Amino acid sequence: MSTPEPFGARLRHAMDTRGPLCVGIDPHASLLGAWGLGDDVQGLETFTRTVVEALAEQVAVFKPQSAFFERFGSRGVAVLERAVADLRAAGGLVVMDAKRGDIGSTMAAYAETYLRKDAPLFSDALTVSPYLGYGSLAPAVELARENGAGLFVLALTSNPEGAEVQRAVREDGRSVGATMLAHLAAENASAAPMGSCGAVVGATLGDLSTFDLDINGPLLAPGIGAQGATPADLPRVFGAAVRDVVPNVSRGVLRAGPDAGALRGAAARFADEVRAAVAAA
Ligand SMILES: O=c1ccn([C@@H]2O[C@H](COP(=O)(O)O)[C@@H](O)[C@H]2O)c(=O)[nH]1
Repeated sequence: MSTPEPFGARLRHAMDTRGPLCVGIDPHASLLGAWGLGDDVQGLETFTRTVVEALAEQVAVFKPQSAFFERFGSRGVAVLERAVADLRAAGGLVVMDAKRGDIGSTMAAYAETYLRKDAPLFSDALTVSPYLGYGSLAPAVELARENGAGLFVLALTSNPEGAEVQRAVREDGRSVGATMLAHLAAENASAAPMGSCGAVVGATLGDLSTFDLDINGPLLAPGIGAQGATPADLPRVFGAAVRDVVPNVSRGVLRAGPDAGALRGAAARFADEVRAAVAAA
């Protein structure tokens, strides 16, 4: 059996060839309404198919937000399964935003759900929460590695409430968020062109120069668009690590729909702005 190409290498290639953007697929009820769709499974299906058909061949990375599919039960999850398969078939990388985290034995089942090669929801990467202890993520780290998939571990999230946990200072003087970044740097040591264990670090957080963001892995950066950050903020927030940033925009792109050309235009404009900001850094 051949060894699968690691997620970190596939991600670097996708961003080099398709551009530096992750588009989030977040079918909010308000967006379904704005697109003239019902807040029901049919509306969810049409919304998702429109985004996939418009962007699957243009954008490097997609981040479906599982919650917006799960709220419709098994029929919503079926829409998600189909979207994942279609996006991947068109060459897009899928980061499943499900933020899973539990004790190790249960984490192993979450890992099976998203990171086992033949699972219906197999994704190129999964967002995970380390707040039951970084070590509890071990089954996911292991299965991701085995199948050429990646993880994005919540380190410094884009929401203001995250600080009370992530900036809390441990007995060794290091913050919890910095500790997660250090775990990821160890995980990715010696990987080339970069490791497959990424961090979620919000683009909304201002200057992060007190954190060591050099984890030799990708930094998934939500917060651009609806949450107020802009591509121009990226160099100030991420410093030298800006080249490893995967900026996510969800509502900022999706609000341009349902017209496919307008969706493509919005994604292309964000990608151009990110490129310009990174080049100037
Ligand atoms: O720290 C985090 C982690 C995840 N998210 C998710 O990203 C998108 C952001 O959507 P926008 O519409 O671009 O604001 C959404 O799915 C969040 O759950 C985040 O925002 N911050």
